[in-house]
Amino acid sequence: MAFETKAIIATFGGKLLKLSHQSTSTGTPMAVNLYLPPAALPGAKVPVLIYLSGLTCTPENCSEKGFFQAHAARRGLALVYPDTSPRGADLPGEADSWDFGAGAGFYVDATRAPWSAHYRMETYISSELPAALFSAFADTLDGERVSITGHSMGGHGALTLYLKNPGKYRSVSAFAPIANPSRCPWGEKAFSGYLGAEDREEWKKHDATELVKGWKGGDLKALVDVGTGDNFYMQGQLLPENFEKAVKEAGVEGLVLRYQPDYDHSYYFMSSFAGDHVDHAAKYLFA
Ligand SMILES: N[C@@H](CCC(=O)N[C@@H](CS)C(=O)NCC(=O)O)C(=O)O
Repeated sequence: MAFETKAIIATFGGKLLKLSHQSTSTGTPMAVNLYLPPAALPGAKVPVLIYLSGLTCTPENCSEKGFFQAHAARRGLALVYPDTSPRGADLPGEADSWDFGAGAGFYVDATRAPWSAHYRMETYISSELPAALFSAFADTLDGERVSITGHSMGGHGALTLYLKNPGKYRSVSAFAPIANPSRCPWGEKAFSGYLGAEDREEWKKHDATELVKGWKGGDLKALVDVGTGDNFYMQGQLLPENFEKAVKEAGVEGLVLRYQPDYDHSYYFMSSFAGDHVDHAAKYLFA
């Protein structure tokens, strides 16, 4: 499906394109921002880093204050900033809470009505959106070289999509990810609503800490940062220790998990380490 270009903004020598398209996965229009670095000249394909945002976000939050564009321009890679849920599906209760429904799609395909009709963010992010972008920007984006990153709910999305699809992404990274959603209040609420409260075995298929136990993709190529001053970390919403323990027990190599002293959950944290995460992706995208 074709993209409508809502705006083109010059930034760090490249262009940020604010796009919209009709999604067959969600049955709604979807907004997405695409950053093309200065290296994206006609005929010169650049690799792609997908950034999945956290709860309440739209494509704008990270575009405006994540500082990823500065580093993507330096390294010559494109950035894709998708939305965090369908918008305008008009389901009952969709906008009632900030951690479920609109702005909180959790990057899963809902199996429970009414959400299952529209909340199909896993299919949208892992299949439909990249296919649409690589078709519309065939001369510019290299669909063979893709990495994924994300923040909080988007960190959960990045880790789980990476673990579910060995080989689809060259590397993964995450900022303050919800690393064991089956065992934290945010995840329990979202999975109960989208997947059903009774079948917790089903939840494990969408939980990075559970998925990594069955990982057969070799070296993990994963960078994770968590701030020690992050309220949501302190409240037990993120549980990176559980993920690290599962990685170790599974005998999986290649996780770099860093605790950054005093950093909180905000974009002050992401913007501080955006360069490290772009460099991490670039290491594998240009290998
Ligand atoms: N309810 C608060 C907390 C939610 C929150 O911290 N969301 C994170 C992602 S989990 C975020 O990126 N918020 C938007 C921002 O900081 O720009 C809010 O609406 O901001």
